[in-house]
Formats: sequence, C-alpha cells, structure tokens
Amino acid sequence: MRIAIIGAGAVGGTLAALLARAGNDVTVVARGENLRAIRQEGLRLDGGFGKVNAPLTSTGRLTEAPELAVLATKAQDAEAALLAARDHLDGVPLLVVQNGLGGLDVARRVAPASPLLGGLALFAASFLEAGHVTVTGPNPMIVGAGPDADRALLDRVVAVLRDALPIEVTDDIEGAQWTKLLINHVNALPAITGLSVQEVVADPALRRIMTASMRETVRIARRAGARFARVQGVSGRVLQMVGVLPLTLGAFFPRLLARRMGSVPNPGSTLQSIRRGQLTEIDYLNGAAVEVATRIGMPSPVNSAIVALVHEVERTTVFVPPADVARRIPLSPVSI
Ligand SMILES: NC(=O)C1=CN([C@@H]2O[C@H](COP(=O)(O)OP(=O)(O)OC[C@H]3O[C@@H](n4cnc5c(N)ncnc54)[C@H](OP(=O)(O)O)[C@@H]3O)[C@@H](O)[C@H]2O)C=CC1
Ligand SMILES: CC(C)(CO)C(=O)C(=O)O
Repeated sequence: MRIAIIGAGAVGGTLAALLARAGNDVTVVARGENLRAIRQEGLRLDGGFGKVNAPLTSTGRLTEAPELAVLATKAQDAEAALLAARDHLDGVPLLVVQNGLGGLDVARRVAPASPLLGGLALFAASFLEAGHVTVTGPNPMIVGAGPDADRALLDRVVAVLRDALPIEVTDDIEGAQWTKLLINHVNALPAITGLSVQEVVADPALRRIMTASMRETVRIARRAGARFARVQGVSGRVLQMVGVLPLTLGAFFPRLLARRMGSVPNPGSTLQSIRRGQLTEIDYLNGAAVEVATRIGMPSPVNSAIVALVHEVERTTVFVPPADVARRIPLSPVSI
C-alpha cells in the first residue's frame, strides 16, 4: 500500500520503518535536521521490534495522494501538519495516531472528506537523534474506526498494519482514548523531574501525586459522562477503582503500568519534548482533564498544578527535584 506518514518522530518513525519493512511503499513527511538525516542515511529503527533500515521516501511536503495517510505528530502540531498536506488528502483514509482526546476532531475539520481511523500507540518509542528511533516497549497499537469510517476500511487498514506490528482493534475509539488518557498520566512527572516513568513510580511521594492526578481525572470523566473502553487489559472497572480508592491502594494502577514498561527506562513522550527544548503536549494530556473539569464546573487542583509545573519546566528547562514537586503539588488532607 502507498502510505504517507506525517511526522517521523518516535511513533511516526517506528510505524514508517515497520510498514516499509512489511513491503509497503512508505513516504515520510518530516522537517529540519530529521528530514536531512533521513534523506542522507535513511531511517534507523532498533529496540523491541528489531533492527530496521528499510527503504522509504522522505519529503518536506506531500506532493501526491497516498492510499493511506498516518498523522503522527504531537497534538499541538496536528493542525498545521494536516493543513500543509491538505491538497493531497482529499478523501484519503487518515489514521490519527495521537494521545489526547481531540485528534480526530482536528482531522475532521481539516480533512472533512477523509474517512478517519484512530490509533493509540501502546508501544513506547524514543527519538534518539535525527533519523534514529528506538522502541523501549514493544507493545501493540490499538486501532478503531472514527465516526464515519466503515468496518470494511478498518479491516483493510488493520490487515496492512498487522503485517507490520501487533494490532488490537477497538469498537470504541473514543472510550479507548479516555482510557489511554489515564495511562498517559504517567507522562507529566517525568517531564517535571527528568526521571523515567519507572523511577517516578518507584518514588513514594511522586507515585502518590501521580495516583492523585489519575483519581481526579477518573472522577472528572465520570461526572462528564465519558466512557472508558478496555485498553491492554485496563478496563472501565479498573479505572472505577482508581476513582474511589485511597491513594495508597489506588497506586496499584501506576505500579501496574510501570511494571508493564519493563526494565528499559521509559522517559515518555512528554519528557522527550522537554529534553529537545520543545513545547510539550501537556495541554492535551492532563490539560484535557482540566479543560473538561472547567467545562462541567468541577475543580481539578492536582492536574492544574501539574500542567502549570510542566509549563514552568518548558520555560526554564530546569527540572524540579522530587522533594520540591511534593511541596508544590500539596495533596489536600481529604484527598488522601
Ligand atoms: N513516544 C512514545 O512512546 C509514544 C507517543 N505517543 C503519542 O504519539 C504522538 C507522537 O508522539 P512522538 O512520536 O513521541 O512525538 P515526536 O515529537 O517524537 O514526533 C513528532 C514528529 O512530528 C514532527 N512534526 C511536527 N509538525 C510537523 C510538520 N508540520 N511537518 C512534518 N513533521 C512535523 C516533529 O518534528 P519536530 O521535531 O521538528 O517538531 C517530530 O519529528 C503523540 O500524540 C504522543 O503522545 C503515544 C504512545 C507512545
Ligand atoms: C504509554 C506511554 C507513556 C509510552 O511511552 C506513552 O503513551 C507516551 O510516552 O506518550
């Protein structure tokens, strides 16, 4: 299949290399030093899905319509990246592989004639340097049909993806996005402290804050009437428990997520942005919970404080020591 991958960072680079290895005709839309490196030396992938240096085409701008387009930028870059490709996306199936809740809405606005699919990467990947990506956690990707994509298209795309990497199909992509949003509450504290997800979860005070942020978001989601669909064994019932348990017991959830990441330190995609001096996606992660809370008139003190701290680290590029984080995100006694 002729596939264009828009955004060739950790996730887009992984997908591009694996889809090219599986025999697809892959074009990556990249920019800056990354584009120059891929042009000169190709795209190198290693880690949990094996070593790949598959032949693919790279470009700064799409010049013809693919049979499938994949958007794999951070959420804050989605609109501009799609607008730049819009002339060649008319009616082309578009798979949006992005964390957060709003990726499909942005795609619908910019590419109204494209049937949309949603993708949630459960694998963990790190962009090491221009043209070089490594997979630290070789987990599957979840794929589901967007509001007006039909089952036949989903089946066709899933068949192509399955030749390249492990894929799970969901019949509730919106519910799966909510569950993944909860999983992505592991991202913020590494971005604030500079530690890996596993190190943060091993620290009792940071683990407590992470659990508090998750509990707050579950409560917001429930009040807003959101559904949690099953993602990698994490069901609505599991998250219901996170929403009601005291923090010491609710910590089973971050512990479970860290255990599943294995022993290779996972910085998470938000800390990777900080390390590269880029703006993060935090407004679309914990910030999405704050936005929903504001809309329905609920307080969100823990997530609001976390979002503010990530923005502070973006601005200052100075990580906050764990003891200071605990002081700056105090948990009210009733929240214990
Ligand atoms: N990394 C991971 O392990 C996981 C990430 N995710 C999610 O996947 C999505 C992608 O994340 P990730 O791959 O980590 O992010 P990266 O920052 O590694 O990759 C995004 C890439 O998109 C590029 N890009 C942005 N705008 C444009 C544009 N207009 N034209 C061309 N390229 C563009 C960026 O270039 P530049 O660097 O120049 O900005 C960058 O190379 C996010 O929503 C993330 O939350 C989900 C699961 C796991
Ligand atoms: C689940 C996790 C943390 C994997 O790295 C992720 O989605 C991310 O880094 O954004």
